[in-house]
Amino acid sequence: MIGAGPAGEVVAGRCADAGLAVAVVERERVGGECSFWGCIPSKTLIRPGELLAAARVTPGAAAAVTGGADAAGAFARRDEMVGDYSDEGQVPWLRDKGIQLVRGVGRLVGERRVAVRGPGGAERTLVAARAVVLATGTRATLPPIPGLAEAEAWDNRAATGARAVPRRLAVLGGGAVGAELAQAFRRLGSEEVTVVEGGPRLLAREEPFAGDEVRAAFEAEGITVLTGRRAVSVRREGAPHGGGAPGSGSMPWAEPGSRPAQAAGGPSRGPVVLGLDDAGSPDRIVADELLVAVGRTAASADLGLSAVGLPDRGFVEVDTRMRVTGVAGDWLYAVGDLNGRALLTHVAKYQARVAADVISGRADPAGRPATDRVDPGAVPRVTFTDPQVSAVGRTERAAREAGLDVRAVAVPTASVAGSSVRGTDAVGTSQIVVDVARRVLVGATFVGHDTQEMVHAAAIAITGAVPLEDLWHAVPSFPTVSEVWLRLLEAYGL
Ligand SMILES: Cc1cc2nc3c(=O)[nH]c(=O)nc-3n(C[C@H](O)[C@H](O)[C@H](O)COP(=O)(O)OP(=O)(O)OC[C@H]3O[C@@H](n4cnc5c(N)ncnc54)[C@H](O)[C@@H]3O)c2cc1C
Ligand SMILES: NC(=O)c1ccc[n+]([C@@H]2O[C@H](COP(=O)([O-])OP(=O)(O)OC[C@H]3O[C@@H](n4cnc5c(N)ncnc54)[C@H](O)[C@@H]3O)[C@@H](O)[C@H]2O)c1
Repeated sequence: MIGAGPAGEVVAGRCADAGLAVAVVERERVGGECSFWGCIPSKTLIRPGELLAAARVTPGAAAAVTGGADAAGAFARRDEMVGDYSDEGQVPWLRDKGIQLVRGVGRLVGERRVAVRGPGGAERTLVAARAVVLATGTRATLPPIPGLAEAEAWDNRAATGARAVPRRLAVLGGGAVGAELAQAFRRLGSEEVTVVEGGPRLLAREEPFAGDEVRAAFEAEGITVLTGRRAVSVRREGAPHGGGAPGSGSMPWAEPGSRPAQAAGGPSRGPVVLGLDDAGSPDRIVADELLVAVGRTAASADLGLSAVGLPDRGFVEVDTRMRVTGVAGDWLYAVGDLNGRALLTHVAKYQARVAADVISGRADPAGRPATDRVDPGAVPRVTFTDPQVSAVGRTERAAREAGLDVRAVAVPTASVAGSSVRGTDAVGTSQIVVDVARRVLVGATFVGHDTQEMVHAAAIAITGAVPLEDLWHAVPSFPTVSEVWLRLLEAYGL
C-alpha cells in the first residue's frame, strides 16, 4: 500500500482483518489530507460561525449572541482535532492490526515492487506477494497565473492551518473548498472576503439553484462573489518572509516540491494583488491572503508509474474492481482521490472496501464478486456552507445528458414546520429528479439548514430503487426538515 489517507487506511485495515500481511508506506501522516488539512479542520473551523448564525435567527437565543466568533478558540479546537498535526493517535490501530507502517516516500520500481526512501535518504525495496495498492491522493492545483507561484498564496493546507484571520481574504475558485472556507473565514472575522469563480456560478457540479442560493446567502453576510471572472496576474507586495503552514513539509523525507511552500501570514508580508480579466469590474482585488481553490492534481508524478508502462502524471484509471487499467496480472490497484472518480472521503473509503475484498477474495454481502456498484452519478455529497447543499445522484441536467427521461419537482425547504421551528431565516430549495418510466429517484438535492443528515435517506432511495409509491409510506417525523420528502412527493402528484 502506498499512502495512508482514508483510502489507504481502509484497504490496510480490511486486508489485515482478512488475514493478509500488510505494509503501508506513508510519507507524511497516517490519516492523509482529510484528517489534517481537509475535511476535519475545515469542518471544525466552520462550526463556530454556523452555531452563532443559528443562534442569531432564533428569538430567545439571539440576544445572548453579543459578539462574533472567537477565532483563537476555533483554531485551538482545530489543533485538537488534528492532534496538533501529529499522527501518533492514528498509529496504534495499525499496530493493533499487525499492519507494518513504513515511513517514507514510496514508488513503483516494477511488478509488485515498491522502493521506499525513508528518513535520511535510506532506500529499501518491498516486494508484495499479492498486490500493491496506490492511494496517494491529490494536492491543490496551482494554476499557471503569472506571479502566483511567487505570491505565497494559501492552498487548503495553509488555509485550514491558519493561525490568524486575514482582514481581507481573496478566494480563487468557488467550488467546495473555496465556498466552505470563504464563509468560514468571513464568520471567523475576515472583514472583506471576495470569491472569484471562473464559471457562471458557485458549486458548479450541483443544481444551478444550489449555487445561486449559496451566493445569495454569501452576499447577505457581506461576502463578494464574482462569477465568470478569471485572474490574470498575482503580485505579493512587500518582502516575502517564508514560513510554512502548520504541519506542511515538516517531514524531512517528504518529496521536495510535493507541496507548494505556503506562508502562514505575518507582519512583514505586504498585501497580495489579484489582477482580473477585463470581463467586468473590479479589475483587481487587494487582499491580505489569497486562497487558491481551483481543484486538485493527482499525486502521481513521482509514483514510478512509468516503471509499469503508465504515464507519470494525471489520475490513474481503474476498472470497477479498482484494478489499474493497462497493467496485466491483477496486482496493481488505485483507490481514492488518485483515481479521480469522485474526490470525497466516503467514496475513497468505499473504493477501499471494494479493493480490499477483491484482493482478499471476499465476496460482497450478496455473495457476488466485490465490485464498485455505485453509479458515478449516484455519489452523495454535502457542501458544508450555510445553507448546506446536500445532494446525491444526478442533477436534472446530468440525468438528461445521460439519456434519462426525467421530471424534476422542487419545493422550498422552508415549507415544513421543521425548518421554521429552527429559526426565522429558513431558506433553500429541495428537489427530486425522478426517472419517469421507472418512477424511482435518480437525484435529490436539499439546500437549507441542517440538511446534511437528509442525504442518506435519498442515497438509500436511489441505491434501492425504491418506487415513489413505496416512498409515500415512509412517514417523516414531525416536526423535522425530512417532511420536505412529503411535500416533494405531493408536488410530483402522489
Ligand atoms: C479543504 C478540504 C476539505 C474537504 N472536505 C471534505 C469533506 O467534508 N468530505 C469529504 O468527503 N471530502 C472532503 N475533502 C476531500 C477529501 O479530503 C479527500 O477525498 C480524501 O482525503 C481522499 O483520501 P485519499 O486517501 O484518497 O487521499 P489523501 O487523503 O490525499 O491521502 C493520500 C496519502 O498518501 C500519502 N502519499 C502520497 N504520495 C506518497 C508516496 N509517494 N509515498 C508515500 N505516501 C504518499 C500522502 O502523504 C497522504 O497521506 C476535502 C478536501 C479538502 C482539500
Ligand atoms: N464538503 C465536501 O465534501 C468537500 C469539501 C471540500 C472539498 N471537497 C472535494 O475536494 C475537491 C476539490 O475541491 P475544489 O473546490 O478545490 O475544486 P472544485 O473542482 O470543486 O472547484 C474548483 C472551482 O474553481 C473554478 N476555477 C478553476 N480554475 C479557475 C481559475 N483559474 N479562476 C477562477 N476559478 C477557477 C472552477 O470553475 C470550479 O468551480 C472537490 O471536488 C470535492 O470533491 C469536498
